[in-house]
Amino acid sequence: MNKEIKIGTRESQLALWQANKVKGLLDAQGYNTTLVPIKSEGDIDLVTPLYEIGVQGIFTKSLDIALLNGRIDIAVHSLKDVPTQLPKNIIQVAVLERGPVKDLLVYRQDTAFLDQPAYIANIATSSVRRKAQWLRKYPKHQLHNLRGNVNTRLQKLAAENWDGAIFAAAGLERINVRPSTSIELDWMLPAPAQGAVVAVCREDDDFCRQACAPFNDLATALCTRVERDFLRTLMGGCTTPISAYATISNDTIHFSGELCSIDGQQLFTIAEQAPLADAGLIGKIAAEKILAQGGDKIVAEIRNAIK
Ligand SMILES: NCc1[nH]cc(CCC(=O)O)c1CC(=O)O
Repeated sequence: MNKEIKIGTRESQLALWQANKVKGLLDAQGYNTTLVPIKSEGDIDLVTPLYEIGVQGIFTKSLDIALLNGRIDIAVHSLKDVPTQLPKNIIQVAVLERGPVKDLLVYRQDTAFLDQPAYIANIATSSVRRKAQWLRKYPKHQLHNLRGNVNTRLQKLAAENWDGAIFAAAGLERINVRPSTSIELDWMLPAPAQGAVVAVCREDDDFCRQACAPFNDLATALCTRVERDFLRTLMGGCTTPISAYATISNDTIHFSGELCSIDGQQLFTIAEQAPLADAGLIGKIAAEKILAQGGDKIVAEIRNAIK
């Protein structure tokens, strides 16, 4: 038990919270752990929207490299930031029990503008998914880019004259910075795997695989796998207007998925359910149905737009 496990993490407050959560779970089993904060390229350029940077896995790349060259033994990520295809020799070892899943609108004054069709609100988000979903519901609104970690985004929102900005509830609530001026966007289907934290390690590292196995939450692992199968089958990217959410009740998996054009004009939705025993395929099946119904044309448009 004395061998040290080095846990790599990005340096943002949210990333540190998530890595400390994994550290606590390992420490509780008697393992000897240390946190190793590592700069991520996704955190260095805070201006360019991610879809323009065009690199897959910009938040995970530096940690992948540190893992493969042995500087760290485990990397902790928000699962929604992890490309659907992991690098060779890196495997997912544990998904923690899911936290809050939904997106929130943090607003400046109040939300009355949401009910005033003629008002052209200014809303900030750099996520292509959130932009597309927002424009679908509020086609007249003006969208603005807002990059950075949760804390810097909140600061920018306070400094600008926007009506609101969109955040993942998980990001704000975990580090206790959710403002009272916020509402849950119950109509907005979240990103695949939103609200889930994952630990990855080297495939041949039996010590870490054994250490992490006890805190792999089977329900979260299954639901996020289905959501990511849907994403992978449609697109394979991480900055796309694709939403997916799966839940389990009464031994049944319930899946909802969406593919939206970037301008919000076209939307494909799908809902599937299956007995848990057959859950393995439903993300892929749902995606194939959307592609067959004409979603393939939107996928081609998106690929061109974000290249
Ligand atoms: N894209 C950045 C990112 N990656 C994970 C989270 C929050 C945690 C989560 O959604 O699981 C956030 C912030 C956000 O989307 O507002």
